Amino acid sequence: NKLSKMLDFYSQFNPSPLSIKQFIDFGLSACEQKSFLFLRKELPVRLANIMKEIHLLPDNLLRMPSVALVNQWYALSFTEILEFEKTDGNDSITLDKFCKALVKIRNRHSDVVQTMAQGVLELKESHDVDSQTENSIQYFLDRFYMSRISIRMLINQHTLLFGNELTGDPTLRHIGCIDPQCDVVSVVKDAYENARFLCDQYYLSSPEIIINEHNPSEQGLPIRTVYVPSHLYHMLFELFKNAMRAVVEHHCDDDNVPPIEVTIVSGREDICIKLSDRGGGIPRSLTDQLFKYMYSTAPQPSKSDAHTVPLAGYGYGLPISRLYARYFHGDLMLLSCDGFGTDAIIYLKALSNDAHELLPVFNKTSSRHYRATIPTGDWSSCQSNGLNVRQMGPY
Ligand SMILES: N#Cc1c[nH]c2ncccc12
Repeated sequence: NKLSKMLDFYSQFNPSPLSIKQFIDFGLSACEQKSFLFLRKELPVRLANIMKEIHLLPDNLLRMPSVALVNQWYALSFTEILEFEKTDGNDSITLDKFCKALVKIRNRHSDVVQTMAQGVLELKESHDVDSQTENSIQYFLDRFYMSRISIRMLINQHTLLFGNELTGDPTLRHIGCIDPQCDVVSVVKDAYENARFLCDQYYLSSPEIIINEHNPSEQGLPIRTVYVPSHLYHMLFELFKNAMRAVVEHHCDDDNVPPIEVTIVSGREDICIKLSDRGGGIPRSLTDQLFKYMYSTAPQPSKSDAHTVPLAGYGYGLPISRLYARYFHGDLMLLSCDGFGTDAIIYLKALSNDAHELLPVFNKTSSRHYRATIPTGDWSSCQSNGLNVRQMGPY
């Protein structure tokens, strides 16, 4: 039908990654029509690329009611943007209608993360999930949520720059949702204070914070970078919640708990934000699980016992925080010492023209990930064939 023809057409194009510098330069020149002409092509390209991938999902997931609902949202949003295909955006009526359409789409998709998690839960509760299916789901959701982060970034930039939304930036320094002089320590303090408030409410105790900055190129000056403060806040808030839960639960019978030490370093290529806690750490085997969507999907606590919602644990906070870090070619890693504590590190690109969007591309390579190909082991391990095979030898 017409929709699948349009999907085939637009999914042929690769999404065009923008660097933070391009977002800034574009925002400073701020021409609404140019933005309209770019988005009316780029948004359908990004939507079509990920929609084609949704259709490659294992059938038993695709049939889950929640996944079918998300699919309908994407199809509807895709067709709504295509209505602007023939207009050239040189009149304010069209531009205004485009902004309103973007806001409508953004609102329609506001619950996609929870709805997909519900779909994974429906699958877990109705089928046995083999490791191939779990790997396909992990691969898909990382790409699906990264695509969603990128589409919402484009929509937010256009509606903040040209829509009549209150920018909410008192200094008018922000370019859309980007702060060209984002003070890293101030975002760290915001995230800490809010996580601490929740921790105090739940545990009646919370760790102090010690912050050290190392800014070799600008001795003594606060470390600033061009970044999206809301993305940085999202990552830090998640890490502080998990660190505080670990510290308080590990020292449950101590009066005062050890502080969380935050080290911020501005290097030539990377800006690092390290949160070191003495929360007892986690074994290496479990660290990977924290980034697994299937593992972190558990029945949501019912609304009635909402006060017992754990500070961390359920939900996709960690895997999605890592996607925010990777979105502009940074990363987020957990390095734990089982029995002592955990270092959680956020890496950001120091230079804005190195910070390009990292976008999933739908092609033969990505499609191959969904075909059942259980990789044959090429490293010996004692579990592989049950026999007492020799561990990986020197030869
Ligand atoms: N994110 C994060 C964490 C930071 N510290 C932690 N300790 C135990 C388990 C998870 C974490």
